Amino acid sequence: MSISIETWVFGSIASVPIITFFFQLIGDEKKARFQRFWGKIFDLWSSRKNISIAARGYYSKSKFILEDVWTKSKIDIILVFIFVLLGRVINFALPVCNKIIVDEVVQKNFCWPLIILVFLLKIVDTARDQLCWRSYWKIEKILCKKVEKKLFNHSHGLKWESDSINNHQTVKYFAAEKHESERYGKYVDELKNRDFAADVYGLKMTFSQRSIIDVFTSIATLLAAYAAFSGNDFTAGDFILFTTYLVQLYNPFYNLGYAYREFKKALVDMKQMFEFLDEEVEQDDEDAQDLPEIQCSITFNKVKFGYGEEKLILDGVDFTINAGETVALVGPSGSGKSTIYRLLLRFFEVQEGSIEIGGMNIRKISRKSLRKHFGIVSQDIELFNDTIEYNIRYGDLEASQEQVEEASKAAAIHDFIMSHSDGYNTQVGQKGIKLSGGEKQRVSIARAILKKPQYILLDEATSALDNQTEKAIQDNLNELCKSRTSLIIAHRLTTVTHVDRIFVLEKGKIVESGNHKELLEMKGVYYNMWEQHNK
Ligand SMILES: Nc1ncnc2c1ncn2[C@@H]1O[C@H](COP(=O)(O)OP(=O)(O)OP(=O)(O)O)[C@@H](O)[C@H]1O
Repeated sequence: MSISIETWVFGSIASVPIITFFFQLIGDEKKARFQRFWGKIFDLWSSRKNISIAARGYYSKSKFILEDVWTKSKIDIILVFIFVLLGRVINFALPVCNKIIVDEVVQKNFCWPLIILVFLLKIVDTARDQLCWRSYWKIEKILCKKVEKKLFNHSHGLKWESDSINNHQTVKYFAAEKHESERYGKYVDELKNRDFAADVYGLKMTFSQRSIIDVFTSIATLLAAYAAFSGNDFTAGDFILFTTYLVQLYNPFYNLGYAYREFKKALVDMKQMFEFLDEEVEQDDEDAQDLPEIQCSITFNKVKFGYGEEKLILDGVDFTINAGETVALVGPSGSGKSTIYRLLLRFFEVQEGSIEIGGMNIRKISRKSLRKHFGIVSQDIELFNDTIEYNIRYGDLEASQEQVEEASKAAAIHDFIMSHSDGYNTQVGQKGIKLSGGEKQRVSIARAILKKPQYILLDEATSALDNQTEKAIQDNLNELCKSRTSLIIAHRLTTVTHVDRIFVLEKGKIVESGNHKELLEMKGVYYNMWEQHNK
């Protein structure tokens, strides 16, 4: 019986879908037993629907990224396809050349041009491979940059509650390193166990797939060898051609288990990425406007607000700060003073009532323009792990060196900076850990001064300073507030006796207002606070 080379090649190609189809026909029970035995080799097939639904969902979500990547790297994408195609052509041609060389050599013919052709094909293939990776990495760079930027920007748009807390200092204060290490150890164990189980499962699957492939390629090789041996048209060159194609054909199947695992892992990563991207971000109304560049009044109209459902923190807060006026807000701890500035900057939205700037509801003002016009010095100061200069310059990235130094002098931090050998290039450490509380506060005051905002919010701005330093910068702070609409949140009543008006917040309401003298004369809540303060 004479079997042509084409029959062998096409027979081998056809065997893969035929075998797959055959196992789909056998009964469920047998299939289940087979699956257990061969490490769920059909997992890919049976979960194809879920995978394709997930993949389609992720495709539609990431379409905007893919479209952008296509626009920016069209040429490289086309080049990758061309290079891959060229690779396939060379892969097809090389075994044919080898077959001819073997047949010619067997016949004692010196076929040097063909050998040189094989050499040239290999050189072209190597160059093709290099260029293909080059284009691929260019696409990958654009894709990763786009995704990473998207995630980074998204994390900045997240609402206030997604904040992360860095507790490493607390762990040290309570000498709880051992406890934390054990807790972390348990978590790592759990993770590693899961990883191990997944790896074992993957190994089983790869083993089953490779075993099947090895059996089929061995049988096919055996039959081809027999065909050559039995003296029909099957030459030594045909045999080499057939076995090379067989290896090339089965190679992708050989790595199917690995590819499948990687694909599933990529789907899990994508799921996590899209869950993160689905988290609610701050969104302005479509008709949101920019805050006008002129000084305006700030009005709270019967504002009600609570962080949760159960408790109202602000229960109908009503006040107006006139344009250019400096007002202080005082009240017991936890009465909601900082909440007022968080609402004013739209980190949270009021539940009832409204906040207006110059008669415009702040819901209709874009958050970016709103925050741009406020200079804030708060009790929780966040500094970047960079130089002092970078942290001050953050108030105005375009500011000149002189302007940075002027702002530092006004915040009484210039001399301290110059006492370091690195001067303005001194590193502040993680979250400004190398600076004292008071120094951090002065850096943030310099930053606010440099910003030259229309409105000022000071939330316990000098709480971490000693009396002497506080006096040194108090005049500058007063100067900063003087020409601007300003709200000062204060614990120490002595720091706000000079302001135009003081509002007293208690139990969610403004219970008293007036200047320092007027409030003392009322002999009410403020008077009692003042008495308490001066004891
Ligand atoms: N993000 C939040 N989620 C839930 N409750 C919060 C949140 N922030 C503050 N609170 C609660 O709201 C109330 C008011 O807090 P706020 O920080 O406005 O008070 P405060 O008057 O500025 O206090 P202090 O003078 O101590 O700084 C407190 O009872 C506080 O526990």
